[in-house]
Amino acid sequence: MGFTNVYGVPGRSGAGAESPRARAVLLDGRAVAATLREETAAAVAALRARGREAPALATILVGEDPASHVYVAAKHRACEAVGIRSLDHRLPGDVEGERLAELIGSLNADDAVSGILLQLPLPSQLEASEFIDLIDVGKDVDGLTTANAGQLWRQRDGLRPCTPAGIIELLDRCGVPIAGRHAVVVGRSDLVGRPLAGLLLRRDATVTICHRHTADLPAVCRGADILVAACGIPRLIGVEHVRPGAVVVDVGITRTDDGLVGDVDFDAVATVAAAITPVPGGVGPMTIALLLANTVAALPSTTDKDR
Ligand SMILES: NC(=O)C1=CN([C@@H]2O[C@H](COP(=O)(O)OP(=O)(O)OC[C@H]3O[C@@H](n4cnc5c(N)ncnc54)[C@H](OP(=O)(O)O)[C@@H]3O)[C@@H](O)[C@H]2O)C=CC1
Ligand SMILES: Nc1nc(=O)c2c([nH]1)NC[C@@H]1CN(c3ccc(C(=O)N[C@@H](CCC(=O)O)C(=O)O)cc3)C=[N+]21
Repeated sequence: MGFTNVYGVPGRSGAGAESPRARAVLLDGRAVAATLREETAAAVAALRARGREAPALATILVGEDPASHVYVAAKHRACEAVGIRSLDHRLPGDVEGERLAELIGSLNADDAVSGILLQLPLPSQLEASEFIDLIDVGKDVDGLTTANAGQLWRQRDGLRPCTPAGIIELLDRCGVPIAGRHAVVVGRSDLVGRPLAGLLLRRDATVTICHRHTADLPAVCRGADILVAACGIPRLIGVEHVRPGAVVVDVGITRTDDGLVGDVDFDAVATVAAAITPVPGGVGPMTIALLLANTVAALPSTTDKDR
């Protein structure tokens, strides 16, 4: 591939440790996310040194989904570590939409709240997009409102969804070139695939988006210089989907009895790819690091006078 990777060397961990035939460079999201969090911590400290309030992230968790509880707890810990205050709002799974709407409205109006994150999925009686679009566009640190999604596709500034933005940041910081490359994204959700395709396009990649109706998925994927798997099907992507020398990004996370499993068959694909993200330790930590960065970026005056 001809790029330099400052973080991973073949076989440092993951790739080489798990398979003697592995040749892919490991794209170490955990390490890159740690660097990014340090930068965010420094930005928060600089704000405080100028007498500003620390930014505050309000999370809203509806219902009892155990994975969502784990994620929200991780987000709060990450906030604390960089000096961002976090406010934990929880509502019962059978809550009326009106109450959720009221809560979002009160957080929109609260000047002490810089970012609002509505954890997904919502219980089935609540339509997620309806409530996401109640979030103030300037506080939409998940970048999921229709307005911010539109800004992305219109090539205007705005808050970007954390997972797609985290993937771009990871590629950039690992020295993977994007412009002119063929990027294939497997998955077209509003949370990951679609906005990621938009960001890759903005960076001058040639972008193909795949989904359930894609005919001959392996053949389409084999055209990729950069292949991103975000479909939620454990180990769907195997060697037959990967052109030797491609860069493979695994967004998928499925909880099984053997732990977390990605959408990529890591051991097999690492023998042909030039570089690959592990699960865990790849895209996941980048998502949280970008949430923190977005929360600082959402402070009105960071764009007005502090930057
Ligand atoms: N690491 C991280 O930070 C994050 C990880 N995730 C994980 O990423 C995965 C995807 O999440 P999300 O986008 O929310 O999932 P969704 O279920 O919303 O979307 C999945 C997408 O994959 C497509 N798809 C499903 N099966 C296939 C298939 N066999 N072939 C081709 N395309 C297929 C679907 O196509 P269609 O539209 O046709 O139905 C859909 O567009 C999940 O495992 C999730 O847990 C999610 C967010 C963050
Ligand atoms: N409004 C909203 N925004 C989201 O960004 C959002 C969401 N809802 N709902 C669920 C998905 C999923 N998601 C992850 C975040 C971090 C890790 C992460 O840190 N993963 C670690 C492992 C964590 C573990 O061990 O469980 C890793 O991959 O190394 C994973 C997944 C954000 N999501």
